[in-house]
Amino acid sequence: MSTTLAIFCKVIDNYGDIGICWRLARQLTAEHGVAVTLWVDDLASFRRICPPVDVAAGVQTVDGVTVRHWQTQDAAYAPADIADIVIEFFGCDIPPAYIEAMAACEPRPVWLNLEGLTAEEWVEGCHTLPSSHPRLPLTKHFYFPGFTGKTGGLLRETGLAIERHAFQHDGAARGAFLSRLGVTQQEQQAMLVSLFCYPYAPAAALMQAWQHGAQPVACLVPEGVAADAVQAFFGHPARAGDVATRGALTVRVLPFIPQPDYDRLLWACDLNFVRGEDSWVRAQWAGKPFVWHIYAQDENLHHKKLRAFLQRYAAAAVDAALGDFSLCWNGAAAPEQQGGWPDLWQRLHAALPTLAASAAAWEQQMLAHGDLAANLLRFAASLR
Ligand SMILES: Cc1cn([C@H]2C[C@H](O)[C@@H](COP(=O)(O)OP(=O)(O)O[C@H]3O[C@@H](C)[C@H](O)[C@@H](O)[C@H]3O)O2)c(=O)[nH]c1=O
Repeated sequence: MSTTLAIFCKVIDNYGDIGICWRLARQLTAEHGVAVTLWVDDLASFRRICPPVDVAAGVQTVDGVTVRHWQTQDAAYAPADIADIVIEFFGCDIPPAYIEAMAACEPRPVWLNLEGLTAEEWVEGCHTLPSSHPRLPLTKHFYFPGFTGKTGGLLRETGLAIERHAFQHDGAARGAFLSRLGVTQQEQQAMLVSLFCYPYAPAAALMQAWQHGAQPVACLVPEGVAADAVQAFFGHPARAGDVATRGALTVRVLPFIPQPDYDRLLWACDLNFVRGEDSWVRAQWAGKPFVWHIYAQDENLHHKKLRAFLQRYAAAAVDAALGDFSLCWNGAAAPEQQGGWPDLWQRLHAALPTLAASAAAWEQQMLAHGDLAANLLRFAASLR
């Protein structure tokens, strides 16, 4: 009988929470033969990254994963309902009766709290730490993704390198994919940039720099992203399919695309702007230069996290251009003190070939730590 595993996912906002849980669920099912149940409280957000999801279904099977709409904390559970491995994503509170039923199981399930990704050093000390339940005979372990061998590593499918390599070495496949998104031949031949960021990114200033720059840039932006900057560029609110050119810059608004297509978009572009957690990791697997817009936290805690990542990544990339650009993009440095956006862009643009080469080196370095799904299963097995 295959191992059973439950993932509890509460969508706090946006798409990263379900994006990560869905990716993990699919991989555990497809590559490890685990029988996964994904409990998720927001099917509408799920459907945006995975169109086959039926938002009205209490239970459904998608890509071999049992998806359950997690609607209440008050449902009843018996030990027979409990999975061998229970993952709560990001400390979401799983239903009290589920926890009681976990305690009644023999043997008791492995209970993991899967945490968010950060490059800070402290995660190495907290990764796999146990926490005893105050009342029940249960222990929960913290599990941290990360960038070193003392963490759980990063989510990455086994077949990803082959799939990406085939796509990136097949000009016709790239062309057909981009054409399907409406991207014209002319745009495909420009410097192709994907733009995914939070609303507070200085996207309008960057677009100005692109518009007045020497290099033709085609910027592909999902509908609703950088909405103010895109509206200012178009002169009206823009919808999927809208396209406009001013100076050297063409902006094309894309629909929100399914998760596997988003990967292909990252593979197809020359430079990717990504955000949050999941798209950030996917950009690291695209073999292309990228700029990360980090999710903002109180007291600028995110600037510390950004610097911790840049210290690892941009040090490997041996280029200050990415570091300076990233700090300004995230409001952690003043663009005026770096010569302004045209200068920041010129420097980043000049560094792109070096950054593309170091993206491959970084990927190899990360691969040495194994992948999060396999590492997590190995750790769970060591506890049973
Ligand atoms: C643009 C786009 C993204 N996606 C997917 C890729 C990712 O799985 C997902 C986006 O997730 P992220 O990149 O993580 O960014 P995000 O900002 O959407 O998500 C998260 O950021 C985390 C740091 C927070 O903890 C979360 O609460 C959440 O805000 O959406 C598509 O499937 N199609 C698309 O067209």
